[in-house]
Amino acid sequence: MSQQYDFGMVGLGVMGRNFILNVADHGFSAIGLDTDTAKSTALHQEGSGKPVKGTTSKQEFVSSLKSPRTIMLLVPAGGPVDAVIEDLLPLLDKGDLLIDGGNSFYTDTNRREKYLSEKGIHFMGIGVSGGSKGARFGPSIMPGGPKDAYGIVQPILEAVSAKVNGDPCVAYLGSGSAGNYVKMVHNGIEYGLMQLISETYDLMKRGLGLTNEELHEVYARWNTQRLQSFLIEITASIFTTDDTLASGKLVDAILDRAKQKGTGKWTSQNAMDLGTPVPTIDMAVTMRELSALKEERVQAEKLYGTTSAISGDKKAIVDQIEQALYFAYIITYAQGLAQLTTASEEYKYGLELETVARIWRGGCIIRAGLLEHIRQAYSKTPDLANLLLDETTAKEVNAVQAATRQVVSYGVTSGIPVPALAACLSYFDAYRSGRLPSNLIQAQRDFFGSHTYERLDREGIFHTEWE
Ligand SMILES: NC(=O)C1=CN([C@@H]2O[C@H](COP(=O)(O)OP(=O)(O)OC[C@H]3O[C@@H](n4cnc5c(N)ncnc54)[C@H](OP(=O)(O)O)[C@@H]3O)[C@@H](O)[C@H]2O)C=CC1
Ligand SMILES: O=C(CO)[C@H](O)[C@H](O)COP(=O)(O)O
Repeated sequence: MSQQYDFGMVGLGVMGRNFILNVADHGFSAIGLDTDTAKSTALHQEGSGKPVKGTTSKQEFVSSLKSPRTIMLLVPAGGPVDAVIEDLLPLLDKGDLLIDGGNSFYTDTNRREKYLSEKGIHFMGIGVSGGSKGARFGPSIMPGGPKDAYGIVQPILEAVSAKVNGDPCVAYLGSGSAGNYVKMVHNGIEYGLMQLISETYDLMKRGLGLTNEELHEVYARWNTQRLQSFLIEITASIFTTDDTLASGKLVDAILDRAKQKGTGKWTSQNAMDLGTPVPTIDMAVTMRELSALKEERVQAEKLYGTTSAISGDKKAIVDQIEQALYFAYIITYAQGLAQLTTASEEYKYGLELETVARIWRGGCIIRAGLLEHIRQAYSKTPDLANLLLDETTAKEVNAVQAATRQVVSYGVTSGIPVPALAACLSYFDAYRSGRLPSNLIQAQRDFFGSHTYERLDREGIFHTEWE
């Protein structure tokens, strides 16, 4: 069989099918492999007229790729990635490149890279974001792994990625599992922003009684201003979508139980391991868990009653909510980026946060106008410990913090849960407190367990017999 294809894709589901068509659109010939005949045939039909082919034969797939082979996997994370690797391995040659484009856990990527490099096969973990449309027409791509291997696939990734002012939303991020790690934190931020938007929805729907049409107008307007972002854009659209199975808007018929596949939880768990606080992401994960307790929540509502309306000038309150959401967006990115800073040191990724912000400006789920300001902050100060220490950011935050306090108090007094907004505010208040009450915690620890403490006025480790 002649070696004719530039690129191979394993897994022709939501992401793989769209990504390979995107590759073919950019003039690279590509072959896709899936165990499901219907999917490989569908690719064949959908790709008609393009240099793309679908197959269920791994032998045909491998033997028709140009050497050294470039093969991307977009199969479910975990066992399926290992299964595909084991399946293909006997057919591969030294120097071939395998790329895992799924949401794989970063330690799995480290293990696979080591295993494959011992066999002479390059392996990269690459985060891909943008959902099905992004994969088809321009995702944000977060590559990590051996830098020389990146050179093999760089032209294809640059061609297929989203562009912002002509700048591709892809760049080599760092060694080992850097790509999958950055994608994991991207998803953690995604969870945080989604939870925050849902809290503003609750405040405006249950608190202010806004209709779906009014909610659409509010989010559509916000999307033309400083909150411009993909998640606000799709939120505006959601409120105009009719229910096709009953009357009314679809959003009102959807069960209020948010599912999750785990990347947000991994972000929180790893942040805890690294000792880097991401309370907004923690809270977003917690709220998905709480949403799952639907039956208990319905029972509890009967015992305790529910929310009361927020009274006041609706237009002014909506304006305050916009300010609070902008505040919370900044804080959420700040938390995720601070986690990346710590992780980069701990895992020796060598991340440049300006680059991360740059490639997140287009294509991905967390793309937002704000990311250009964030990029500029890290361009000015590459080793910025936290976005909140940037002076331009400080001016923005100071301008909206009073409204944020007001909005959190609306939630508290009306009984509308705003845990992520409150977490943003508390994180901010704690981060800007030169002195926290943690001295008391140290005293208590020393009191009951002789755990010792340090002093403000002199060096050393101290212990007191408190009683
Ligand atoms: N959906 C999204 O918006 C995004 C998903 N991702 C990540 O991308 C990865 C893929 O996701 P997605 O496309 O949504 O998943 P899908 O389930 O839609 O597609 C996965 C495909 O892989 C196929 N597959 C599984 N095992 C094998 C195998 N051994 N050989 C060949 N094909 C195989 C599946 O076939 P079959 O169904 O027959 O088993 C299926 O067609 C995941 O890691 C996901 O987390 C990343 C960004 C966004
Ligand atoms: O990676 C993605 C986008 O970038 C996925 O869409 C995301 O993983 C969805 O996650 P969950 O199902 O946990 O909400």
